Formats: sequence, C-alpha cells, structure tokens
Amino acid sequence: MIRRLFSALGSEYDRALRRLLGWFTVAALLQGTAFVLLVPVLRELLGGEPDRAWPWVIALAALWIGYAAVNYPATLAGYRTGADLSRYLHHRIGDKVAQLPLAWFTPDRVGGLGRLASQRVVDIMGVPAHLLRQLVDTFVTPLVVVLAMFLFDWRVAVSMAVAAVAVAVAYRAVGRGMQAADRNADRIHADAAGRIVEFARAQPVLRAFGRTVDGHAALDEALTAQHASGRGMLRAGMPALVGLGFIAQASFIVLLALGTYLALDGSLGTAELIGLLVLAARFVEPVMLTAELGGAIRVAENALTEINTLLVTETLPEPQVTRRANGADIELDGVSFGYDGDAVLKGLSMRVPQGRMTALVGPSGAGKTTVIKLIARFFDPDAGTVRVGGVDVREMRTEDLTSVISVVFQDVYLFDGTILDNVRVGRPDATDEEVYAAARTARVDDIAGRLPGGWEAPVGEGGSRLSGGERQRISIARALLKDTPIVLLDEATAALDADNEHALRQAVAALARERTVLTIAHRLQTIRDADQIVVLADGAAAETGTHDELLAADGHYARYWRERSRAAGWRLTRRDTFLRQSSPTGTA
Ligand SMILES: Nc1ncnc2c1ncn2[C@@H]1O[C@H](COP(=O)(O)OP(=O)(O)OP(=O)(O)O)[C@@H](O)[C@H]1O
Repeated sequence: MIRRLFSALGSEYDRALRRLLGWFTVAALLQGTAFVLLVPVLRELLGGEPDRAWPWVIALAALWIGYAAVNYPATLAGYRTGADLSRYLHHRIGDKVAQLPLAWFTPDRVGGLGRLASQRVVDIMGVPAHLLRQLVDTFVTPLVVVLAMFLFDWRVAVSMAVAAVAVAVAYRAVGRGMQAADRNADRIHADAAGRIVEFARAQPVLRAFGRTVDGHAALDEALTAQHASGRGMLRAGMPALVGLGFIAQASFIVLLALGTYLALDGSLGTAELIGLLVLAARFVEPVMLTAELGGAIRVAENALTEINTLLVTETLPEPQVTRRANGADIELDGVSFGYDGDAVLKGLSMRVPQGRMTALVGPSGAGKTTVIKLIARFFDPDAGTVRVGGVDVREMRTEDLTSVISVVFQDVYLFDGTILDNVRVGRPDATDEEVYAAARTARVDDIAGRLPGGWEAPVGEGGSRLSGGERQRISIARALLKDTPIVLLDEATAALDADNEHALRQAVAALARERTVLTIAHRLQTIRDADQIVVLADGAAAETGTHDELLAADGHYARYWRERSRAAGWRLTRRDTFLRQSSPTGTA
C-alpha cells in the first residue's frame, strides 16, 4: 500500500516521504516498546521489592522522552510535506491545464477539474500529514506488542497474532468493494459538478426561452445519481466498518478471557495480567483505526489515480528543436480535420499571402473557425500540413508560434479587471504609454470615456459590462500591443450601432496595416476590401480570388454575395458595384 502511494506521488517526493516514514517508524517502535515495559514495571511494583522497579521506570521515562523528541519534529515534517505537496500538485495541475488541447475541456471535465484541484489535492495532502503516521502506528505498534508478548506468555502472543491476521484478511476482503464504490462516486460527483457548471452557464438561454424548469432535468438526474452513489458508498462501507470493529472487539474479549483464565489457573501473575490488558487495549486501538484508515487510504489512492490520469493526458507534442517562422505567410496543404470523427475539413489547401488581408467566407458550420484554430495550433490536423512562415507549425515550439500570431476571437473573454489590465494582457511588460497607444488606436478610449472610472473602470466577469463590439475592440488593442506580423480575426457578428461599427472598422484597419490578416469576414465592407477571398464549402476552398474576380466567375461567391447583400439591404448597380441602401450597420 505504501509502495503504491510512493509510486503515485512520483520521484520528486520519494526522498521526503521515505524520511518521514523513517521518523514515524522510529516513533512507533519507541512507543510500542514503552508500552511493553509496563509489564516489568508493574511486576516489580506489585512484587515484594518495589525498589527493583526503578531501572524499568527510568528506561520507560527515557523511552517516552525519546518518543516525544522524535514525534514532535516528525509531526511538523508531516504537515510541512503535506503543504509542499499541495503546492506542487496545484502547480503541476495548472501547468498541465495550460497545455491540454482545447478539445479536452468538456463541461464534465471542467467540473471534475474543480474537484480535482480542491478536494482531491486535500485528500492527497493528508497522506504525509496524517495517514502515513497512522498507517505506521497501525502496523508497527501491534507488531512490537505481539513480539514482546512472546517474552511473557506465548499463548497470549499467538492469540494476538491470530487476531491480527484475521483483521488483515477481513480488511482486504472488504477493501476492494469500497474502492470500486469510491471510484464510481467520483465519476458521479464529477458528472454532477459538470451539470451544475452547464446549468449555471445556460441560465440566460433557459430564461430567455422560459425553460428554467426543463433545464433542471439533467441536473436533477445527476444529483439523484450522486445521492444514490452516496447511499451505495454507505452500503459498501458499513459492513466493512461493522465487520472490522466486530473482529477487533472480539479479539479484545478473547484476550481478556484468555488472560483471566490463565490468571485463575495460576500460570499468569497479577502484574502480567494488568500489563496484558493494557497491551491488549493498545493492540486493539490501532486495529480499530484501520477501518477508518482503510477508507481514507482508498480515497487518497483514488485521488492519486485521478491526478495521475490528468497528468499523463496527452498534450500536443512539442518539437525537441524548434524552427522559427521565415516570413509571415500562411499555407494549409491538404488539411483534413474532424471533431470526434465528423470530418469538417477535407483536404483543404489555401494560401494567405504575407502583408495582405484574406477574407474567409462560407456558410455557417463550414469550418472557418476551425481553420483559425488549426493555424494557431489549438489542435493538430488529422492529415495535411499547416505552415506559418514556411514552417510546419508542429515543428515550432508553442512560444515561437504564439510570438508571431495574435488571435482575435468573436467571443472575446475579458478578465474581471480594469480596461487597462485587459489591454495589457497582450504584452504584460509593455509600458503604460504603449498600452494607452494601442488602446487609443483600437478606439478603446471611447469606451474608457463612456464608463465611470475611465481606464480604470472594471469590465466585469468575462467583460459583462461591455457590448460585443467593445469587447472585440479591447481584444484588437491586445493584438496591437502584442504587435505580431500575423493576425487571425473572427469578425464580430453582433449588430453594432453606427458609432461602434465605425470604431471597430477603424480598429481593424489599424490592425491590418502591414500585417498578414486572415479574417472570418461577416461584414460586406470587410469582404469587399479584402485583397483575397477564400470561399470555404464542403471542407475545401471552393473558390479563391478578389471580389471582382469571384463575382465575374458567377459561382458560389457570387450567389453568396447576392444573398447577403439582399439581406443587408444592398443593391447591385450596373457597374457591378454595391451601394448601401438601408442597413444602418452594414452587417451581413
Ligand atoms: N469543439 C467542437 N466539438 C465538436 N464539434 C465542433 C466543435 N467545434 C466546432 N464543431 C463543429 O465543426 C463544424 C465547423 O465548426 P466551425 O465553428 O469551424 O464553423 P464556422 O464556419 O466557423 O461556423 P460559424 O460561421 O457558424 O461560426 C460545425 O459543424 C461545428 O458544429
């Protein structure tokens, strides 16, 4: 059991845990021996010459002092190791989460992650802080008592040994069932936690559609399963606790009866009998603890298994030797990719030339966002190659790739800080002047001017105090501050008022200056202004060219354009140019 705990915690904690184990063993040996010395002390005190007890009393006192001297630093070291271990595990979990591919983050896993980083880490912290010491006490103290008993009466010693074996066998028999129940409970707890996160996130949608009651269904099911698993744990655990308690108490009664019988028989003196009873009580106490301890150890082992499972989850492989982008063009060469086996891209090949703006258009669900995520290497393609600056992104270390690419998502996440804090995320070591300059270029100064508190105004959790267009402007300011040669932009689809629309267009124009921009374009104006348009359909680039070329070709794009312009209130003039008729926002 101890070996399993050691191997699960890894070599970093091997030495610290071995040292702790050594301390606890010495403390348990001293304590066990001190209890055994009670027998000669009592024998001499109750005998004819009490003075002969002195050497034993002195030895007993020395043992207790030695025990206290070892026990105090050992207990402190246990707590310290527990605290270190928790810090270490939090760091490892945090590092791992930062490397996991985005596909890993399903609601269930996100729910489980919270429990892993809180409850499970605390469970493991308890190993050096409490469990290891109890474990050693449970095994070493009875062992010393049984061995010492052979010096006084072999019949009592054998009875104790038999009782110890009976407890060990019963403990193993019930242990497995408990462990399985505990694992099942963990899975169900994670599921319930995931459902709660999902339920909370879905509140705006559920309320908008008056479905608050229906929304409960999945959560109710998960909570009912959690309740049932708690009862299952109790059912699996109760026989174990009752059985082990029964065996321990029965051992004590048998030893008591045996001692009394031997004392009445005259083959055991009064001192030995009292000593035997004290030792028997001392023997039974840790055995009783075993029942509780067993549960705690299984919980800790399951916690270790869960954390190890997370830590060995495959991340996207990093190259041993990194290559740097040579230029700022992007190329997708025969790229195929699907989520959970459903193909989204089927051999897509396209080029995004350096220093130009390329617009990616296509029907909803065509895979436009997926293209951006593959370029930023959130996932690796199932087949084909993505090259940035002529280099396969798999041959670049993450920091080298992210140093040349900025991504501006449609659904921008802002941290619960000030406007300035959020812009600074783009380059944390930027000077205040640089942060203000980027923010002004992206027209974030308008937002600061509008909000009480100005630049220091809090944006709320996730940016809830700002509109979609405003959040995206802050994200553009981040990209301007980061100042990478390549920008991947998923244009906001939200209908914006004229001021917001104008400010956002200015921000995008500033960003596009002298940079390679690939934009998922939703606004007709952006599409028209692009140097190149790639039309994505059926997982491949159906058409590529400029606006005029593609209109002249009268294919997918021309159809798409006609539909979108009609919807937005644009009309085609004789010279194939578009005049805006009525749409106040120009959104498509
Ligand atoms: N994390 C995911 N897991 C499973 N399927 C996904 C995931 N992300 C996207 N998809 C699916 O992949 C397909 C392409 O999605 P993607 O978001 O790339 O399309 P899009 O062209 O950007 O669509 P839109 O214009 O509506 O944003 C869609 O069918 C979508 O349902």
